[in-house]
Amino acid sequence: MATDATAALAAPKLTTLLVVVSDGNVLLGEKKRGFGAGLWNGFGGKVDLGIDASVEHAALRELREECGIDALDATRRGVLTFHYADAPNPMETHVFHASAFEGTVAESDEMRPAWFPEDAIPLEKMWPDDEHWYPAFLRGEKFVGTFWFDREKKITRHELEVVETLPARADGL
Ligand SMILES: Nc1nc2c([nH]c(=O)n2[C@H]2C[C@H](O)[C@@H](COP(=O)(O)OP(=O)(O)OP(=O)(O)O)O2)c(=O)[nH]1
Repeated sequence: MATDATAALAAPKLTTLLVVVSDGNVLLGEKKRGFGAGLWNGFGGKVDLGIDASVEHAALRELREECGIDALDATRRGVLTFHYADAPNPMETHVFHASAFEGTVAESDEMRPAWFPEDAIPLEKMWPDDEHWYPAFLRGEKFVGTFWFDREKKITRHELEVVETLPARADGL
């Protein structure tokens, strides 16, 4: 059985989240299945070290797979660590911003996309941490945060810091 000490050492699961903001509107998708089904979110998923040369590569791949477009100016803007009461490993999510893209936004098996005005994103139907970091994200800031969730996926504690420079990953991803 994992103790607190071994859980703290467990390697985080690497994931991405890419949010396109264009002309004052935010592109989100309603997740149709799996983890976070029913919630609106940016596009992303697990980094696949077999095919992704970098976290950014994974972010662009997931965006293309989930809503059919290619981001042209993706920049990493945040690193969020999520601790779930019922998961042994934390999740490390790299948040990207893009404003320019090629292609036509299309629904996929995983996501139903829609545009929302920046001041009217559906926070009540999004992950509960999102209300904490979206304001910094939309202001153009960089941020690092950690969120702890109970079994009902409610936040029990959080830390969020706006930073000048995001921490580099030791493995260069
Ligand atoms: N905004 C936000 N996004 C989150 C939170 N937690 C969380 O996993 N996500 C994002 C990160 C990823 O983009 C996505 C989870 O990845 P996923 O399970 O869909 O990964 P995947 O697409 O590779 O999954 P699959 O093909 O194996 O079903 O949800 C959160 O608290 N807030």
